[in-house]
Amino acid sequence: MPNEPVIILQNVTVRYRVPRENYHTFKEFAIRRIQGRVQYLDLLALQDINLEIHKGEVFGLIGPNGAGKTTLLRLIAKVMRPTEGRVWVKGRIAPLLAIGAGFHMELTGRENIFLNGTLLGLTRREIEALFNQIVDFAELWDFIDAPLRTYSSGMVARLGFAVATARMPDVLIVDEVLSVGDIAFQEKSAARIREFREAGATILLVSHSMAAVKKMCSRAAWLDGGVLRAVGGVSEVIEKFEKYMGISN
Ligand SMILES: Nc1ncnc2c1ncn2[C@@H]1O[C@H](COP(=O)(O)OP(=O)(O)OP(=O)(O)O)[C@@H](O)[C@H]1O
Repeated sequence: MPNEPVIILQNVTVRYRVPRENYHTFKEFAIRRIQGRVQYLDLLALQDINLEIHKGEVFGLIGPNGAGKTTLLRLIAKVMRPTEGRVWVKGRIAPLLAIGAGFHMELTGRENIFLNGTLLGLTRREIEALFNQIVDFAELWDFIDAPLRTYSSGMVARLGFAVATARMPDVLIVDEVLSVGDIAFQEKSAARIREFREAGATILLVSHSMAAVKKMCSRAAWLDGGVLRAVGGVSEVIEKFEKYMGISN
């Protein structure tokens, strides 16, 4: 079915409650809390968002720091729930959120593959079957029995990408991961994303690189201060964003 929706956000609002004052210790905060003297500030990270993403799309999410992009991805990855509204996602999701999330720095690469694979919903047997191709893809055979704290951030990113994409998900969420590895790895991961796309997966890409978004995405959304400013064809959305930001090419 063309344009079959796989992600639907309906009137989604996320409100974070942040203490108005800065407490130096948890004890100080707890005492104030018991006394009922903590004052909160409501921060609207997302405001009444309506968005539909279709099967097979590579969809880009753009916007300045603090725009609400990560919050939107967290909702779609089901890591958190909206304060108001509904989020509906069809199929298996592989989130590549914040490099290294779900990894344990004291454990080896090998142990982390099993830990991360389990978090992604794979069984031990499935991970064993995929193990060699994960390490091949990450190109980390020399380090696989070393603790992760000895890896560079690019190596951790490579391992994260290789585990999360070892089996094709229905929805792949990619948060800036492509800009972390070196050029060769960026090209390799972009090729894997293209393979998934050709096989019908839906990909959600967050990036500050307009070149990457233009190259990979068909449609995009521009978020700013928790508000959806534009949704549509990638060139048109980037043009509006750059014009607004005063960026000329
Ligand atoms: N756990 C939290 N508690 C309180 N406020 C938060 C929390 N997470 C995010 N925020 C706030 O919500 C707003 C949106 O943040 P978010 O991380 O979604 O932005 P972003 O577009 O991903 O930014 P960046 O490009 O810097 O990664 C920001 O103002 C941020 O300070």
